[in-house]
Amino acid sequence: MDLHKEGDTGSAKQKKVKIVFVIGGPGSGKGTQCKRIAQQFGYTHLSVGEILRQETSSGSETGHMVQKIMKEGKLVPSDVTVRLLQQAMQGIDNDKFLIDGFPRDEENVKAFEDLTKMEPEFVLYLDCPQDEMEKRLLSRNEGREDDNIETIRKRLKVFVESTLPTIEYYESKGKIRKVDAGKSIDEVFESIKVIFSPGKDNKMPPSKHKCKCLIL
Ligand SMILES: Nc1ncnc2c1ncn2[C@@H]1O[C@H](COP(=O)(O)OP(=O)(O)OP(=O)(O)O)[C@@H](O)[C@H]1O
Ligand SMILES: Nc1ccn([C@@H]2O[C@H](COP(=O)(O)O)[C@@H](O)[C@H]2O)c(=O)n1
Ligand SMILES: [Mg+2]
Repeated sequence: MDLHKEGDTGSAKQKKVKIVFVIGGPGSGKGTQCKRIAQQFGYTHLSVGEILRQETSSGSETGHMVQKIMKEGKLVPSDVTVRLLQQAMQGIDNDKFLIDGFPRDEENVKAFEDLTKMEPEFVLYLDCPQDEMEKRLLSRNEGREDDNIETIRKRLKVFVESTLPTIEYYESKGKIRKVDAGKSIDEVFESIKVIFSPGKDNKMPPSKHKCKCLIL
């Protein structure tokens, strides 16, 4: 995928596309914070869950398959997810992308790297206690088919078993920027602003974070 944007002159001068992944458990506030980051820092916000939900309404065979998987709180195969994400990115004239809810497992990481030959600038990790995430999702009221206690518990389990290892992977590359997402929306955004503010040395040493989540 060519995600390098050419300059106005059409010369060989190319602008590097900046990608930030945003991960965290279900209900950690990814969508809420991404909206604010996009608005304040000029990123295009792409929610991978939202892209997949749009596919479910297309009536396609893939859409039916995706709907069934999402209803069960499982992960959609990476080739499908990355293809849809790639299509969404190609249609946008911006060089800064905030990719919400991606990657969810090591297969997502590999598919993205293989297809795009790109890496995220950094990975924003919203770290939130499990009971708080559960409480938020149960009162979200957006009519999502997967916001019921049974599916929420399955999504939390997928987060612990499949997504946390990707955090360790990016930690080993010094790319994790972790914030305490258990605080109020405004407080969380204050911590995030420091990370995104230009000129700040926001590099953090690899954290010693170990997940305290219980395997459900
Ligand atoms: N810091 C916060 N404190 C209290 N409520 C919050 C906070 N952040 C988000 N919420 C609320 O919690 C719910 C879930 O937030 P949001 O949709 O942003 O989470 P998410 O990480 O995108 O979840 P999912 O993975 O299910 O898409 C929403 O109703 C939102 O308004
Ligand atoms: N990389 C991804 C992202 C999402 N999914 C599926 O979508 C569901 C909802 O995602 P949200 O980010 O909106 O919570 C999620 O539970 C998965 O079923 C996925 O497979 N891969
Ligand atoms: Mg979301």
